[in-house]
Amino acid sequence: MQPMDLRGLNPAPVTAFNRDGSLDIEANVRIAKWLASFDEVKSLVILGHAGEGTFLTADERLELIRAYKDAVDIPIVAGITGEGTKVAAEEAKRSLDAGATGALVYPNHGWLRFGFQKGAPQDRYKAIYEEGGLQTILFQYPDATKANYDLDTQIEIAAQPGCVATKNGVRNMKRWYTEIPELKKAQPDLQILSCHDEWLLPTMFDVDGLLVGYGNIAPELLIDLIAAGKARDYPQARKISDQLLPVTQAVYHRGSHMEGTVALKIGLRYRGLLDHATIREPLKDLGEAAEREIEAAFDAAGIGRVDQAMAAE
Ligand SMILES: N[C@@H](CC=O)C(=O)O
Repeated sequence: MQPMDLRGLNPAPVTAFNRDGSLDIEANVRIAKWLASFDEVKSLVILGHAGEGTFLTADERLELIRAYKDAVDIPIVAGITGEGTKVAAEEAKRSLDAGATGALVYPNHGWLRFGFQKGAPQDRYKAIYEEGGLQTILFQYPDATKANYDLDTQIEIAAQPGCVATKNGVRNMKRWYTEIPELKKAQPDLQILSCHDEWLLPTMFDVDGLLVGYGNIAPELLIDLIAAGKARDYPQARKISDQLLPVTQAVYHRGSHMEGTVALKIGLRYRGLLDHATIREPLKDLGEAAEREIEAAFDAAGIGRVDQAMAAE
């Protein structure tokens, strides 16, 4: 297995729909090609939260993977969300056959409420790799949820064949500052990716890259932010973070992270990548005032329209 190189920006693209709610393959391909046109973009992580992955039918998910695979030359990572371990492994196998290389492995939904039995997460990752054939990304949910993995569980998953990276969204800096070094010590090759979209700055000095929905709307500045973090250049990282702040606030400091997905589409419309910001239920429109506020934030951050020629390619 040649492990995916995710050391850079790994955007989690939104899924574009037609106004009638059906999949808009042309618009999805446009976003995919634009993002993949940056050398520092290492993979595209589709069918995640930002991609409304669980709002798509099984057939639509595969159609989207195929479209991405045809459109770009970088690895496609699919969000794998099936509840049971066998179901998830089969979902992974179908995704592999459609063209995916990696799996962003979501926890079983029941664990969010009840917590998990010891060993169950390890077996889920094992099945997705061994039976499903996808390289896996260890998805660390926020500390506030019961689907959050203790350090031993993370280390054991990371040690399993096929696990190449962790997308860490723990949102507890006490844990981040102790667990990231321990993970690196135990598995030096494990690629560390932050997904703290709402406040990336404190995590930027410990990571190999980002795996973020934010990557949809501001890849240029996030690429610079990753570079500044790797150079341990705090003043530069802070400057970029400050420039992004109006957008961070308008998109991610909202009532709920779910609203962030809607806001991403409004941002992509502002940048000329989408004609409209159609979403699927259970997402809800944010309303005119919020849309203007989001657009004004892009303006304030100096993030403008993407060159039309590139967008149309
Ligand atoms: N950035 C969010 C949402 C993405 O999946 C996270 O922390 O998981």
